[in-house]
Amino acid sequence: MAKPVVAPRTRVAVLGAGSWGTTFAKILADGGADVMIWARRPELAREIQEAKRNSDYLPGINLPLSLRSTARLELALLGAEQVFVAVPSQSLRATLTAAEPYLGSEAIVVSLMKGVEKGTDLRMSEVIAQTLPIPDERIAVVSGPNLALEIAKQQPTAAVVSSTSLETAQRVAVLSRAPYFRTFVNTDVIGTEFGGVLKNLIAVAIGIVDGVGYGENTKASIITRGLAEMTDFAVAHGAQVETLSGLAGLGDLIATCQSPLSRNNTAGRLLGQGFTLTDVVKQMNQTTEGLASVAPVLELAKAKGVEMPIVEQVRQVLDGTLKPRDMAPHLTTDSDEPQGERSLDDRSNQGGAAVWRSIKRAFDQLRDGGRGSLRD
Ligand SMILES: NC(=O)C1=CN([C@@H]2O[C@H](COP(=O)(O)OP(=O)(O)OC[C@H]3O[C@@H](n4cnc5c(N)ncnc54)[C@H](OP(=O)(O)O)[C@@H]3O)[C@@H](O)[C@H]2O)C=CC1
Ligand SMILES: O=C(CO)COP(=O)(O)O
Repeated sequence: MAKPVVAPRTRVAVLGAGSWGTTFAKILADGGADVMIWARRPELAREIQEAKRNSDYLPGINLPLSLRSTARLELALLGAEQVFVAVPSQSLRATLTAAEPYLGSEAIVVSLMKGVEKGTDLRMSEVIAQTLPIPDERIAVVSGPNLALEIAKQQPTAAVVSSTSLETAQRVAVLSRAPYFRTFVNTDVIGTEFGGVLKNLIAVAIGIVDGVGYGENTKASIITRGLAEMTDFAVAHGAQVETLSGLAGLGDLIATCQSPLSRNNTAGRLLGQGFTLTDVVKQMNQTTEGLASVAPVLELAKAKGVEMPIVEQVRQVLDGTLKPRDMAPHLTTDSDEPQGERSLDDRSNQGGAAVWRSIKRAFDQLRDGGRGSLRD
């Protein structure tokens, strides 16, 4: 009798064996992919390969038996159809430059990162496009309310996979699924990436007021005004407004602002308790993207004439020019006139107009028969 044909598992690589890279490798392996994770330190690669543990970043978590690890980039990338990258944003360019010679000619490259490159102000997908000889259609990003340790414990959550090519987003989304991890797709790469970058900055602000001892009113005001700030910024850069109210915007904002697991939130809390930025950086032994993103985000905001009073206050606290207890959601304004809260009637502001356009588009889509179920 002929043996049943077993479909070969898709080979994928994950570059970066910190908390998110390792957790994402687990998602991919639990979803059935053949995963090789690259750790830059051979001793960590050995621990993952042999003990199926990553005690530095995910203590107490058992990794899938099928997950393999190496400290050699060429082995990690050999035959990989999809390459997921989870290193600190400021080291992406160097990591990709080292990886390029071993990258398959048809490979899809996926950013799992939530930062902006200092100096160039580029998003991670833009750094990928600039560094590697691959078309935009083979670049994707993943973002959402995804605190690594919760997911490593298999607590259910969801994320968005975004690419300018819907087909690429779907290919990545299908592979990046596990019983506890649901993926949706969209083609709004700008909104999906900026959602992840900007919520980090609002989470630092929340941490600061938490550290000062302010309560829930202050935090709710900052979260709400922060979402308006995020939306204005992202829309001014070409994002779709609905992306910011989806998993990669509001969803991630809620998770990061509420959780003590968030490094950005934790760094803010230390600042609010009176530690200097230098002390905080010394204490944080994991990647805290928000601290590096403040300057590039404010530069990008200025270029588009977008006001970001909360992010500006975060910058001042980091610089030591604003006392944490003076950080507030009142949004300093030169005018003594009370400002209108953004609303659909306030068409003069970009967020309001964008919300209005989005609602109209939603009605148009309903009339046209709705959207695909995979869409965020
Ligand atoms: N943790 C989370 O919950 C989530 C994180 N993210 C994003 O994922 C990205 C990575 O974060 P995360 O995994 O948490 O960070 P971690 O600090 O946990 O891990 C960073 C990883 O990158 C490696 N690394 C550090 N510096 C360099 C360098 N210069 N060159 C190459 N590799 C380097 C580290 O290696 P070594 O151990 O040798 O130092 C480690 O493997 C960030 O952009 C973050 O915003 C997104 C969603 C969730
Ligand atoms: O992006 C995250 C959750 O979605 C992780 O947030 P932190 O980087 O603040 O830990």
